Amino acid sequence: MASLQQTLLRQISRANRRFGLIEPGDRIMVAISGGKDSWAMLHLLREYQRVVPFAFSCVAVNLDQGHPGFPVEVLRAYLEREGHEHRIVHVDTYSVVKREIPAGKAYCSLCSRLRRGILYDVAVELGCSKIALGHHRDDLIETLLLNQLYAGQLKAMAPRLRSDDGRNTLIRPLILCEERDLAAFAVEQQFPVVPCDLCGSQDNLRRVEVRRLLAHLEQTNPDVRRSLLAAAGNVKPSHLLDARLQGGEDEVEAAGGLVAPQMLVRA
Ligand SMILES: Nc1ncnc2c1ncn2[C@@H]1O[C@H](COP(=O)(O)OP(=O)(O)OP(=O)(O)O)[C@@H](O)[C@H]1O
Repeated sequence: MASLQQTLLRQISRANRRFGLIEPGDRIMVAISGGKDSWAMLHLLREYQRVVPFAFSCVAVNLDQGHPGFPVEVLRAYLEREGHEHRIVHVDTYSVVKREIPAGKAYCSLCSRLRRGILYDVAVELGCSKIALGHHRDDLIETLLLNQLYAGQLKAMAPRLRSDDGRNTLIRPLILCEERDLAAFAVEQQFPVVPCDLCGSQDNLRRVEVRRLLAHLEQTNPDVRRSLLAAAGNVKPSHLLDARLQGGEDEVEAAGGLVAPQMLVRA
């Protein structure tokens, strides 16, 4: 039986063949949160370097956002011990988020927006051609459902994307990997996993609800996640209601007047 590492590497390889994520000569900034997925990504990309017939390099970057108790020395010690080229950047976005977000509301959206801007700058500074993020298959599936159920959009997560400011290319090498495999791999490899609740913010409640819905559906059909992943790669534009695909223009008109609450607020 294939080892977990072989399974995960095969999925990275398939994603790479399908979406052209990693190319000869790339210098990739591997964004490390300290969570299980980005540790796995860093480890697997190094293994991947050994098996592909071309050269690319990686530099691990962690942004220490100033969350109280963030064990930055644990990350540093692991990166040094494993001999990964790395950079740890300190910017206290935590104080900004605490100041701007009312008590009781989730910090995640502003926190990640601020983080993204800083990481884009660091990638340019380090001369990196790409930024690798540790999102996986289950992040994609949940996002696909969240966007449909709450944002009136048929949209998931791109495996490869030019950043909004045009300076960076984001890649998601784990996009075909299952979260449970990554979790098991993190335990197997004893990565120094840091929890993501240091800021005291709660998990996005809608995401929790979508996970619950998926778990419920899986009780009667264990293949629902696989089907949703397949759906994201099997689009039939002629059977949707987006008039822009037939030459129309307006976003609301495109949706045939079927507009989610958030879209109405924005309109
Ligand atoms: N502080 C950070 N510094 C660098 N990269 C980060 C940081 N936080 C998140 N990222 C990147 O963004 C990706 C998605 O972030 P998110 O917060 O959803 O992940 P997570 O669940 O906390 O951690 P992980 O995905 O590593 O398990 C991470 O996989 C990582 O690549």
